Amino acid sequence: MSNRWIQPGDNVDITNERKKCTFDIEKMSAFIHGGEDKLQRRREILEYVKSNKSLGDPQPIEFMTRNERVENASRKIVEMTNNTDQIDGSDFFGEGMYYQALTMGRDLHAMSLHYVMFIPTLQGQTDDEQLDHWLSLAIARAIVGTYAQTELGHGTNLSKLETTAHYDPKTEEFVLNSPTITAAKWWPGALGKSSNYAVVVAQLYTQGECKGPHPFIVQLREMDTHKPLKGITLGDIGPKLGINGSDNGFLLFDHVRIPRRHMLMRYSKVLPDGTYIKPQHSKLGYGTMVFVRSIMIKDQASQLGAASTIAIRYASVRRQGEIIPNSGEVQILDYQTQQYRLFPQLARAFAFLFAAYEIRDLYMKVTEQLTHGNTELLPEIHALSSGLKSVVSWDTAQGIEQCRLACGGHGYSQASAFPEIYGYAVGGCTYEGENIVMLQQVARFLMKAAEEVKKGSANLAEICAYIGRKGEQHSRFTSVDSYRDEDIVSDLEYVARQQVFRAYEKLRKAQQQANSETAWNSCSVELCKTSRWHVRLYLVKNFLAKVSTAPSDLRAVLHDVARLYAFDIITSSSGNFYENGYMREDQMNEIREGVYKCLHRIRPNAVSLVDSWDYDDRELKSVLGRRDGNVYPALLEWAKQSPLNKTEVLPTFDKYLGPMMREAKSKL
Ligand SMILES: CCCCCCCC/C=C\CCCCCCCC(=O)SCCNC(=O)CCNC(=O)[C@H](O)C(C)(C)COP(=O)(O)OP(=O)(O)OC[C@H]1O[C@@H](n2cnc3c(N)ncnc32)[C@H](O)[C@@H]1OP(=O)(O)O
Ligand SMILES: Cc1cc2nc3c(=O)[nH]c(=O)nc-3n(C[C@H](O)[C@H](O)[C@H](O)COP(=O)(O)OP(=O)(O)OC[C@H]3O[C@@H](n4cnc5c(N)ncnc54)[C@H](O)[C@@H]3O)c2cc1C
Repeated sequence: MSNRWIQPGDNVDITNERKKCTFDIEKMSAFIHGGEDKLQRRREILEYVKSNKSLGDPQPIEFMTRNERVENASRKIVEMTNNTDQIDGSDFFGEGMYYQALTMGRDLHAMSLHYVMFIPTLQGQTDDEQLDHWLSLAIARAIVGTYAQTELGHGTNLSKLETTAHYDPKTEEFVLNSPTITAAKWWPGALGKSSNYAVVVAQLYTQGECKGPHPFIVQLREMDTHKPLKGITLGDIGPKLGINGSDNGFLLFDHVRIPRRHMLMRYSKVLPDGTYIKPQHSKLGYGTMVFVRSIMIKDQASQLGAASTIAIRYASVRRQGEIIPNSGEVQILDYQTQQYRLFPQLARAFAFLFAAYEIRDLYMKVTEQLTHGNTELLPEIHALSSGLKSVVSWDTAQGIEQCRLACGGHGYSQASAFPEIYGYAVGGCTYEGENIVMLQQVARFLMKAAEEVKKGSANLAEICAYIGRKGEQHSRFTSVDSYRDEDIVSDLEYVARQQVFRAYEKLRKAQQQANSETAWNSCSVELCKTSRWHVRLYLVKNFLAKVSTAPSDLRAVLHDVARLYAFDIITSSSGNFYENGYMREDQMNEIREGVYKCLHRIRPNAVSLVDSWDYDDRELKSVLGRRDGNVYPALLEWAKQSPLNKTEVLPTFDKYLGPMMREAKSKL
């Protein structure tokens, strides 16, 4: 079979790995990316990005100062968006995200919030007239916007945001104000220096009543000079763990007046006389967050996929130690411990990517329904996107760290790209709703389902139908080879269901002794566990189902990966499966053996599996993960670019170390 990943001059070990591959990599890439046409488009976009030198970095960004990074990112995003005709703009999830990943890397930039939240908010929250006015300006890039919701004092608890928007019917204006320091908007991406507009979420007051947080479009800076408008104080919040090409910012209002029609009025309205018209569903104003939570799943999967690619390729070229004495040093990928560390991360990346496709489809369905005023699926997508966001971002962050550690010392160098990947991805545990908080949103949904079941209703959404099923009392399989997909699912369902009712009963008891919020808090650890099991079950079910739709010659290898994902979950929480004698020790031992079998079977295809994700070096930006495996000369080249190496002797030498040594020597 021809293999486009093999080229002359490549490292011998990585080439041998590729020669061992037992499946058609191109076919696998097409399956992973949603079809041959999608794969073809990726290649065309890559070709374009490589051919346009202005989309590149003059030096690795790791060697740049923060100011240089911000400037470099701004330059590239303008060039990138000057050339959006290179992509199908309607395919944000596929072409848009790929084009931006190739060009911008993992640093974010002056327009990330413009595309990820500002434009989607205009699309989702404006009425037709407002949409006509604002969307064309935003798409043409005549204005650059961000999404300013979080404040210094509150990010999670939106009901306590302090920025106010008081309606004044005399002038038909809203007055925006930050009454306290903690009301300062804090965190919005590209707010500090780049954006001149923002969607600002503020507490709406009209006719003397507070109507809760609502979105407003607000001009922040003068169009020509880019200076802050009167009454507006804003700036950058300083360096962060990651995304330092982005100027996350702060913003304070001092009685700033905006026209009534700057309130986004698709769902809620304020009439000229101040009459408030409430939305059909109270959480429709939160729609942009649901959108971002949905696209985040794919983004996180790509980060974990990239980390796995880097670590697995590197483990195939790194030789250290011997398994059999005097028979030569082995590739570190041959150590079972290394496989146990890395392959589950790759399996997770697959599971998350396949879930991302599902949530994308569900999001599109919900959006379509909303255009007809149907809010039926809103609770379901809220629960699923919140749950996936939490489990996926957590596992991704842990997975990236495992990959980094598995590369030994070189994993600690920024040449590996792990610090960038981790710094970027781990933000996802916090933004768009802190993970623990979002898990509790899922738990509310699950507790309602449990209540339905207790009341004898069979009317559950498909996603939580397992809660109402009776299920088996014992796991049935005898050997791991006869452990069928449906057995795996039903065993996970058992544990997820047990956990739902454990939390439900605990909550019910607590509610008899305390008010409902205190009771909830006293059960919240169990409630979060419930949500996690629900999401893991969803991920496993979805992964296995997806594999069954793969071309037949890919199924065996993908099935090993999917089983590894499931077995890893089961064996790392074995206690849950022993409860009530549901699973026996010999069965758990079989699954444990199943893990080792999967590792062994995946081993010869490991490099080809990560190649199938189709990351170009341009996207990975990692010396350790290079396609050609020629890591050592590349590391030396990378180090030579360090700004410290511009001169043989640093000027500071003559200031500090030089005099110290000279003085010490003179005294000897
Ligand atoms: C070309 C470029 C391409 C680029 C592509 C790259 C891709 C890159 C991807 C990514 C880069 C991203 C870069 C960073 C972006 C970061 C941005 C931000 O972070 S913006 C701030 C986010 N802030 C939060 O998320 C706050 C979290 N808090 C909340 O959402 C709420 O406060 C919450 C859910 C915790 C509670 O809501 P309540 O305060 O209104 O509480 P109550 O009034 O009690 O309502 C609860 C009821 O409402 C439902 N609910 C809540 N939210 C809902 C929703 N969204 N939809 C439906 N129902 C909802 C609940 O299920 C519950 O329902 P029941 O009572 O149980 O029936
Ligand atoms: C990289 C990055 C980019 C961001 N970009 C934007 C942006 O563009 N626009 C914007 O508006 N915001 C943005 N944010 C802000 C982000 O959305 C908030 O930080 C996030 O919603 C969490 O809110 P918080 O910071 O108030 O955390 P807190 O709510 O203060 O969380 C602190 C701790 O308290 C716990 N906690 C809080 N409430 C509860 C509860 N009810 N029950 C149990 N535990 C609880 C949390 O679990 C957590 O452990 C960004 C943040 C980051 C890190």
